[in-house]
Amino acid sequence: MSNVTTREGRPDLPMQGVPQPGREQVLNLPRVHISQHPVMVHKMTALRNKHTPPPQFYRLVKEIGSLLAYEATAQLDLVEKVIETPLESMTGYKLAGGIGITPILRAGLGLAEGFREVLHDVQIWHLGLRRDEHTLQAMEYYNRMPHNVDFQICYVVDPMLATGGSAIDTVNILKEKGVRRISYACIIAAPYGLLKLRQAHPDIDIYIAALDERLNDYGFIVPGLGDAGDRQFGTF
Ligand SMILES: O=P(O)(O)OC[C@H]1O[C@H](OP(=O)(O)OP(=O)(O)O)[C@H](O)[C@@H]1O
Ligand SMILES: O=c1cc[nH]c(=O)[nH]1
Ligand SMILES: [Mg+2]
Repeated sequence: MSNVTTREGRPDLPMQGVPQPGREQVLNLPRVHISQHPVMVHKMTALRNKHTPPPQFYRLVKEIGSLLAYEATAQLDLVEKVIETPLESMTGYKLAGGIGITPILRAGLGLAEGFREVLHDVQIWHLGLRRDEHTLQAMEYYNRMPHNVDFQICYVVDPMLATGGSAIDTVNILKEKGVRRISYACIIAAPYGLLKLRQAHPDIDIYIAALDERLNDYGFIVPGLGDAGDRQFGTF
């Protein structure tokens, strides 16, 4: 982070002087769900701790992904299913099909695994976006969206909502492709990126494990957890 420099060797501070909303200004935005679950709060502290090594960090991202999935799937459609219990037959319910998950590579991979452990029958639509650390603009480098996106819902998952650029671009890509219903889930959001995403896409639900204070001058979330991709995959 502190070694981010321009080619001329000067520090590059893309968020320096940029006005940012405070937490209180985004706490009550419509269709924004911030987890209050004590198990989530507990796991978040372990995740943020700089002494948590990559294997444990990845496992925590997956577990937090499963907890987020549980909260984000409360409105999913069900269809009837007749089954036999050991005593008699009954009509139960199963999840209606057509669930897509779009992890924003790379850091979204662990979250997608957590979602998959809860939902099982899903398609994974990988999308690679990388944030240029000097300009903070997201650049697309990989796209495995299928031809048929006539699905019930697609969940976009990415641990960090910082300036909001990666999330906004991803939702734009899914909408241009024709995806009808989109939800977004992240682990940590900065108020700045959350407000941008809410304004750009007022029609999506947003699920967050923790809302942090602000972005620092480099565009990193504070207190945050550092670089979610590097910490999952050990590439420091
Ligand atoms: O809200 P934004 O300002 O767009 O920043 C958030 C993005 O930055 C991180 O990815 P990164 O570019 O570091 O790629 P990585 O997953 O390969 O590490 C993160 O996982 C988000 O995708
Ligand atoms: O704090 C941040 C911001 C963007 N991406 C990360 O991985 N961490
Ligand atoms: Mg990264």
